[in-house]
Amino acid sequence: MNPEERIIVPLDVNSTEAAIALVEQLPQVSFWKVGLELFTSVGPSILQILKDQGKQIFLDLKLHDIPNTMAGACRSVASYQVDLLTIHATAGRHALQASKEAITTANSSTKLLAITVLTSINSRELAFDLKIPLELPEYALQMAILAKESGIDGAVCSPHEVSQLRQICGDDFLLVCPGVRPTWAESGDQKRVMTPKQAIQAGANYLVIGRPITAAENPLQAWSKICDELATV
Ligand SMILES: O=c1ccn([C@@H]2O[C@H](COP(=O)(O)O)[C@@H](O)[C@H]2O)c(=O)[nH]1
Repeated sequence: MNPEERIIVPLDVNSTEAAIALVEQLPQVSFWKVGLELFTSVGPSILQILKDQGKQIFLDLKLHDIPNTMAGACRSVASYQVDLLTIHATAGRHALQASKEAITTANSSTKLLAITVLTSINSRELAFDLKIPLELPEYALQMAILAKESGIDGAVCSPHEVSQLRQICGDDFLLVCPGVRPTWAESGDQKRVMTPKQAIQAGANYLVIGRPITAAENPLQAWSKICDELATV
């Protein structure tokens, strides 16, 4: 895989027009993420638009509900034929298994990724606000193991945890990292960040990089700069 194919760019905008404008500004980007903002604004029509342009799609809906509801949502998403779909590992083993079964029964090639710990959460928040008694890296690992045992294809984690998850979950387990920031970019609300090069070296299959590219004065230049960095890995 070429280094640039490892970059997934989120379309964190609230209209089809704004999404298309970004796609047109970055013609070399082959993998786009549709998340909650865009999907709740314009619905599934954006997926067909991206598919018609031959783009790969990461549908980041972060589903989190009881098993029956998760299975129903996964059956609906199966018809969109997206490449990746997120669900929360904390929905629990039965919900993860029901989601996988729904995708498999629908003969869909969509791969499921489990969110381990959001990259906007730090150790302090995990312990004091969310009352999780494990250290953050251990908790992220346990969520990934639960996902793997439940038949899920991979996990979303921060670059901080990716090397341990790769080691324990193996090479076939997809690891996708948001929380990626080149040295020249602001972290914003991301708390557990590393550079693109560090994240790939640590074992990520894909990087989700948004604002450093999409909020840059020149998004194409920012994307190219990140590709140059990845070419040195
Ligand atoms: O733990 C997670 C899971 C998903 N995301 C999503 O990734 C992008 C990151 O965008 P940036 O602009 O690079 O911060 C965004 O769409 C999130 O919804 C995440 O950041 N962390």
